[in-house]
Amino acid sequence: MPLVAGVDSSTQSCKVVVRDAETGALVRFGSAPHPAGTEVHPDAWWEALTAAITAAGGIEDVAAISVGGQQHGMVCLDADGEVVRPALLWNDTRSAAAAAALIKEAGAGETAAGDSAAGARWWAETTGTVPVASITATKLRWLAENEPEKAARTAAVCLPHDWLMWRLGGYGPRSEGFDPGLSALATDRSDASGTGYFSPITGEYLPEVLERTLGHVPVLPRVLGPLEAAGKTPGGAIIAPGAGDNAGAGLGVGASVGDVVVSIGTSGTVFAVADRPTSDATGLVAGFADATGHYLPLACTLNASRVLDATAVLLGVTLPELTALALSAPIGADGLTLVPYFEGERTPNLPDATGSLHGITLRNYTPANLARAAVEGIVCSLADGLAALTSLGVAAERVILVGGAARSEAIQQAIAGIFGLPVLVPEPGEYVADGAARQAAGVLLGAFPQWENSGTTTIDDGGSAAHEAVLVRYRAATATVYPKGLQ
Ligand SMILES: Nc1ncnc2c1ncn2[C@@H]1O[C@H](COP(=O)(O)OP(=O)(O)O)[C@@H](O)[C@H]1O
Ligand SMILES: O=C(CO)[C@@H](O)[C@H](O)COP(=O)(O)O
Repeated sequence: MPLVAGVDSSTQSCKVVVRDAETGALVRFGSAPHPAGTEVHPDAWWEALTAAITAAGGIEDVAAISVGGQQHGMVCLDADGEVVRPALLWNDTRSAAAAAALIKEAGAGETAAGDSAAGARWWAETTGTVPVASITATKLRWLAENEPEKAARTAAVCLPHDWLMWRLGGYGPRSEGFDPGLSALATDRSDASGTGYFSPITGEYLPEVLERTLGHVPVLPRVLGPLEAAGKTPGGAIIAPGAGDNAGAGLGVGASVGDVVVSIGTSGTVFAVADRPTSDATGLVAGFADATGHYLPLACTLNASRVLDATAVLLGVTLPELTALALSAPIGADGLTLVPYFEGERTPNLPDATGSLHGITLRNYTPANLARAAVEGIVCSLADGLAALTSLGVAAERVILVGGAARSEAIQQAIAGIFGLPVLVPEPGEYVADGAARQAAGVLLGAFPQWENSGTTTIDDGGSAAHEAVLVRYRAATATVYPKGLQ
């Protein structure tokens, strides 16, 4: 019974599962927290990974390991393998102006200064995605404009999962005695597709985008095939190609065409496995790749589980108590509507937005209604993401719900009601880490193993007029505050 390890290095924490490669049975688990903030030194991820591996009983007996990681984070290395500056994460919005400029410039030719609509089409057709502040290329432009000496020192650019795999392979900064071999950096198609300088259709990097953003073409990680090994750990375990965390979750739940996966963690994501690439010039849907050779059209919000965390703190309750409060309020929270743009928003692209509460009366202003409005606000923002996906012809027959907040029955019921689709809730678990473990087993055994997800419950209430009214009121509230609507 060979063992494999799967890692989820996500925004808030690092989780490690050790599973039986053939049966998928969970053998051990460990986790460790990440620091808060949208700018994090990669060393903090390495410390959390080593702590999580220790908590999971080590990897000495593991035959293969794979890392799934938060997407888009900009990790810059110099020629000695030193981290040039703390990584800017996917939820750091300082490069919003750079994103807008890059879109406009790509439309040069329409007008001398560039045209945003033509530019958006170029990005959507060339990279699959119209850049917003989350996308790595915009962070490189921000670096070149604001820290030019650090941009010039940057010899290689990689993503969180790429950097962790490199460290697992025994590489690292020369100053700490490691081999800084930058040519050993590797990634996979799913994570490369979120950089803005890679085409998921051709599978090639786009050096012209790097010239236009960073000002030069650095060393980039080799893009591995779905079951191609990146190398070995010093202990001899095979290192699988890894994946972006959403593609990892897709693997972990065994999503196939017709399934929509909703993940509610720091980010809220709605995505589907598709056999064709998408190209959405409105920018609502990112045309990413998945970890199996297919595509992963995805809408991602900046405001998801942390809105629940903040509301729980405000109300002085635990998360399970927040769920109980939300469930005690009627559908629609007696008319209270929360627009959850607490950290600005990515989908729609409103980086400077703030949250707002609508429809307050003396009668409805209660803790229970506020808890329910927080849940419904998060779910409605994801319903807009689903609508954007289906408008591109993506099939949506059922929803598979994962992420930390999938534990909340209030979230589960609101998704079922507002989406009007059957919702499958696998038993609480770490599905990104599980997907990574499944990929590690695939590399070890030569094919993805079929592992069963046990304990899935299904909620199928067919939606309701009351839930439809919640979405109508939510859309009216967002239109009041942001009259330009979805941008
Ligand atoms: N019982 C619960 N009810 C609602 N939310 C929960 C519950 N348990 C955990 N969470 C949420 O899970 C989130 C972390 O989810 P996770 O998917 O691990 O995040 P990330 O992948 O962004 O690091 C926390 O912000 C917390 O709000
Ligand atoms: O930016 C995206 C997807 O485009 C996010 O989904 C990140 O990949 C972070 O995910 P979590 O750590 O919040 O799950």
